[in-house]
Amino acid sequence: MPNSAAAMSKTGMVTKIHTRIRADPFSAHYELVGKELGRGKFAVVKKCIEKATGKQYAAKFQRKRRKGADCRMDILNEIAVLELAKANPYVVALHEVYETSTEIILVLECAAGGEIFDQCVADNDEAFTEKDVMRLARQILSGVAFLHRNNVVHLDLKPQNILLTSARPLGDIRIVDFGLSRRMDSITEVREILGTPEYVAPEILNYEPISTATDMWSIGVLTYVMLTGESPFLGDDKQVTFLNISQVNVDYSPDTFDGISSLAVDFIKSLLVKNPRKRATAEECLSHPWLNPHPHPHPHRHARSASSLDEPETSQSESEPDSPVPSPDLDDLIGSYLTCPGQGELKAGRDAFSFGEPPFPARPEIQQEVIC
Ligand SMILES: Nc1ncnc2c1ncn2[C@@H]1O[C@H](COP(=O)(O)OP(=O)(O)OP(=O)(O)O)[C@@H](O)[C@H]1O
Repeated sequence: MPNSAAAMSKTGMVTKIHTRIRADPFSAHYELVGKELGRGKFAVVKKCIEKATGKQYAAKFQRKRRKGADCRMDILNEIAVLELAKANPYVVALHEVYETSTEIILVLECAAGGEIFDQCVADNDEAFTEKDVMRLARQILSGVAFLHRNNVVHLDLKPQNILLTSARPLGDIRIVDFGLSRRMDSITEVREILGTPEYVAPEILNYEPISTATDMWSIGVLTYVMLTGESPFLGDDKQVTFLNISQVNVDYSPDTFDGISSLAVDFIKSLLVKNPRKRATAEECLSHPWLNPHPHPHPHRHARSASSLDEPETSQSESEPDSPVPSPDLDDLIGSYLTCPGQGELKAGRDAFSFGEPPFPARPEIQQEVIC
């Protein structure tokens, strides 16, 4: 089976992969065990045991045809990003890949603790403490900073895509679902941008260029949800949700943030900033006083706090002189258009979105919803 289509697609996807795609039967090497670990729109994820080693993995079965379109390249893009991120411990590890006539199966490290979503909506005694969130946020930021240094944006960061190695005791995080990820150094335009309504950044709604800052908005929403159990922008319907996002209508009241430190609120405020240029970067977040009780001695690496957001911006080279790969400047970034794969392009603007129903019922404050 061919596995090295060395092409950059028109959408900024990378489809050159190094992993051998196996054509022999998956079932000859793995036994499926237990119930499903989860499912998305086009994938089902099941626990399995590798027969040769007895080791446990998560097998993600992905349909190649979706809504009548061949989506093999999208899956190769996901594999390419997983390969690129394999050096980072907070990105789920890819073990093997199998292909059948209808599916591609990714054999992934199994994150047995499930989605952080479950603990975001849990009752008080099982919910995260602020200390838990600080540790998990550092790990998420470390993984995302790695992606951003390599000019990759995830574009679908949400509590359902941040998994735990174990739930009790609380383990470490693993970032999953790179199906929407894109390379930002592509010379071509990104034409398929999707996301989940509650977590999408204002620039996506405004049909403006996406960037690494787009992920940072989602991390702001994610942190808010992890600390409060509430989704900051969720309205009664999607129009209200979008209005809340575009007006950055966020409740920072002491009631909502009861018992949570003001540094945590300042951290979120540094991310839920409409102008992507003024949003904190992943590296800046890692230096924020909330996560960094012993401030970084480097004079150029001060955290951006919400209270400094109106100050003039320093350039990337001034603020992060020793960053291995500088993040791209927004002006250099790829223009983006909102489309649904396999359905052609949609017109710009909020009305262009079409959302399905949440795949399963959730607590009213937090819903899962998938675009297209
Ligand atoms: N490595 C893993 N270990 C354990 N569970 C996993 C793993 N990968 C995925 N899951 C579970 O399966 C769910 C669906 O996986 P994933 O998000 O990768 O699928 P998807 O079809 O790409 O999703 P979407 O439709 O949101 O794009 C996850 O939310 C998670 O609950």
